[in-house]
Amino acid sequence: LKRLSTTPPHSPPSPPRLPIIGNLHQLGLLAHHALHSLSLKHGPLMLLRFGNKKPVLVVSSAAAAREIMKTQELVFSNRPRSTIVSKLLYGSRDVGFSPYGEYWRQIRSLCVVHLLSNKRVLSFRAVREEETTLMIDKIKQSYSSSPSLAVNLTELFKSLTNDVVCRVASGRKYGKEGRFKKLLGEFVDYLGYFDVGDYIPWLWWVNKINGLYGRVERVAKEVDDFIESVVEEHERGERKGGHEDFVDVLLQVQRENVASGSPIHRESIKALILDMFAAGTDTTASVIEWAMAELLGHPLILKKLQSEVREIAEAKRAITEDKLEKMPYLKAVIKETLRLHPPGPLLIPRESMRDTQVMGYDIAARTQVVTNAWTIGRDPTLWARPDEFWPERFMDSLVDFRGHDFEFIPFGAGRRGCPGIQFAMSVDELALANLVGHFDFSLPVGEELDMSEAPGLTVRKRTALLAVVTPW
Ligand code: HEM
Repeated sequence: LKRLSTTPPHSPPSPPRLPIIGNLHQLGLLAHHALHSLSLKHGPLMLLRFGNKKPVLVVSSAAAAREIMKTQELVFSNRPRSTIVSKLLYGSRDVGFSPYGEYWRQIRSLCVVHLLSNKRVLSFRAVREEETTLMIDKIKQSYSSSPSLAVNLTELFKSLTNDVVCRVASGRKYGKEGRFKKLLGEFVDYLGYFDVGDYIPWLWWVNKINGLYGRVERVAKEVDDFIESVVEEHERGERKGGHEDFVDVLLQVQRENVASGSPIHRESIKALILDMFAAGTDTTASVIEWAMAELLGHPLILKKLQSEVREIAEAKRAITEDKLEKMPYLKAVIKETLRLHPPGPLLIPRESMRDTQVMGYDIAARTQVVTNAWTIGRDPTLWARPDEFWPERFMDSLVDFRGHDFEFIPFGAGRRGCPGIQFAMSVDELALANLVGHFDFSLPVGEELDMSEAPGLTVRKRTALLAVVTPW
């Protein structure tokens, strides 16, 4: 990684030279901080070049993000090709990584209409409420057996979102077997890998020689065996009772499509299910984790949220989803968490489909675009007290994360924006309301709150969030 410059077209070539940023792998990890520092120096549009080959446009302002995701939405609706993703997701047959075109249009529509519509998300209300109640019961049990023992909230949030997505997608939980959870973790980690060969083509051999591709192929095979067995179980009708899950829905659509002469490939079904696991678990858990961490660091905000929730909750009983609409401060707390801690700070990369100009700069076809939503969410020209956790900013504001306000884009925007907003928010709001409604929280004695981030595709806390929890 050599050089980065913001060179207006036709200006004399005097790009500032930058220090080499560690090894290449790091760029795929905590890169939002490195890119943030660079953007402070070089401005909201920067062009990175890897070995003078693949250009990467880094976008760090709301105005530039609007240009990419709205004004020139069509030009920038492609995703860059990734060898690792291709190995993991059946040649990128999923929604998130498939190239823009007719196939993506069909699979996205399948996802939006059949899996993630508001109606479908509502149909899983009982799953969310049951799993949230289980989490609350686990905390209560821990308190009964050892009141002063700190509870590992991070683990609980991971299990909650994993179990909800497992039940919604495939009808049952796979948590107990452990192996699937671990495998899914490896799978998601590899999705976030920076693959040098994708950027510097003559280095294509590096990851073959160092064994990375071999390891990725092994995980891909194991994940496929697992998902295949889930689909077969559904086909044999062995699943008992319960709600219609994503696999049921997709197999039903497949039967209808076979009848109408346009079958869906089996690998597309498996890729789509894997997308739901990969996109839906860590991201959703990350929001609850950061929200609770911020609340522990801001006791007055926690108190205010508890007052709102407890006033609406009926006599310490489980808070059900119908109550959430009456909790504007809860929603403001979640928005503020997403502003400061977007789970995917660099979103998912886009790629330009033809030569174009962005804010006066020439951008070549096949330029990769990385949008730093983390920097945009903290832009002092757009946000008062930008680094402060201050949910009140959203109380009388119409600013929302649905892709219309470019200063706040944790879910991206436009035709490639996240279709899972409703899904994620219904899990997060219910979990947070129940947590703060049922318990008081404090940090373990002598512990300081560690707000540092761990590297990864989804940014989680570096250390587990521990708290001493007392029932209300
Ligand atoms: C807080 C939780 C979540 C966050 C912050 C998040 C964020 C994102 C972002 C930034 C993108 C890329 C958007 C763009 O390129 O403009 C995306 C895409 C996507 N998300 Fe989410 N997501 C979350 C939860 C979910 C959930 C729960 C699901 C499904 C169950 C989901 C499914 C997807 C899919 C399928 C795409 C790819 C869309 C496409 O390329 O057409 N996400 N998400």
